Amino acid sequence: MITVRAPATSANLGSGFDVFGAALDRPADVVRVEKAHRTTIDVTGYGAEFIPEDPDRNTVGAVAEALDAPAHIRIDKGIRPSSGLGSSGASAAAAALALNELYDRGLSRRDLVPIAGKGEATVSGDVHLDNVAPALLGGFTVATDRDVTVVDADIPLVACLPEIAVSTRDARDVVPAGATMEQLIYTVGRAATLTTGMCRDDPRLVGKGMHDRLVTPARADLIAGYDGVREAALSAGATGVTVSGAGPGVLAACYPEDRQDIAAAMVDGFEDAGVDARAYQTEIGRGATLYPDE
Ligand SMILES: Nc1ncnc2c1ncn2[C@@H]1O[C@H](COP(=O)(O)OP(=O)(O)OP(=O)(O)O)[C@@H](O)[C@H]1O
Ligand SMILES: N[C@@H](CCO)C(=O)O
Repeated sequence: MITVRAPATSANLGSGFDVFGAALDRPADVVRVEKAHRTTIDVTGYGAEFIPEDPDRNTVGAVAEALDAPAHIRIDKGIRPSSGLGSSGASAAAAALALNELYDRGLSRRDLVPIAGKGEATVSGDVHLDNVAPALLGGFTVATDRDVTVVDADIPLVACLPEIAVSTRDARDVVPAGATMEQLIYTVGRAATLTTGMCRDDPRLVGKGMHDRLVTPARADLIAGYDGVREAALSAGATGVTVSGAGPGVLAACYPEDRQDIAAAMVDGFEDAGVDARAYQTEIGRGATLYPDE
């Protein structure tokens, strides 16, 4: 049996829609695989009741098919589905790494990124690699149509998850169809600032570069209490706040000494809007971990 732990991830980081992603130190999914004649899936853990076990509808099914690697796949969810924390992508990334090892396919982690992306496409409607790339490779990732660049950044983060669900498919429907030149210039400036901050391990630049006027405002409307939570996090010292992935998770960048206060302020902010929430005090972390022959 092969076991893989794949981390939660936060996609977009505001200014990098469908391109930027970051691996979070926690939470994570754990996937175990054993060879079988046909693929079967068992799901347990956080939000398991909302996840289909049919291989045609679970992200790991498409991965097993793409690798021609039928298996009994057990998924222990640590990442709630429809969270904006890369729940569906974490399972897909873990399955890709585990099945590659189980069947000795010899593919590199980079080779596995588009294969895990096929799993993501089954639930979100189209391929985007900004969750599966950091889940496999770790760090801060820039995924383009050509390749993936990785920066092993050291940035403290808070990911706050409210008890509401937003599906990626629905959140993609509210993304504006186009942008003005002024909006493009603004976005490029912020994205470049964020990337510079990641390369310098500078939470101030990262936070500044998270601001986005294009996709995030449309999605914020789907998250009850978002504006209050954002203000509360900034008042508690966050250097930047944005919607995590497609939401409803909210991500804050910060200095380590402010992380605890920011986590409490974000949970309180959701509570003020009548929404229960939990906060993960985390940081940019490593990619999926393989535990062979357990
Ligand atoms: N292995 C899986 N893990 C989690 N969700 C899955 C899985 N397989 C299928 N799904 C389905 O995918 C949907 C959740 O994926 P979605 O992309 O909406 O959320 P997310 O991965 O938490 O968010 P984001 O990609 O914005 O970070 C749910 O409908 C869920 O049932
Ligand atoms: N880039 C994707 C990530 C969510 O899976 C989106 O925001 O729709």
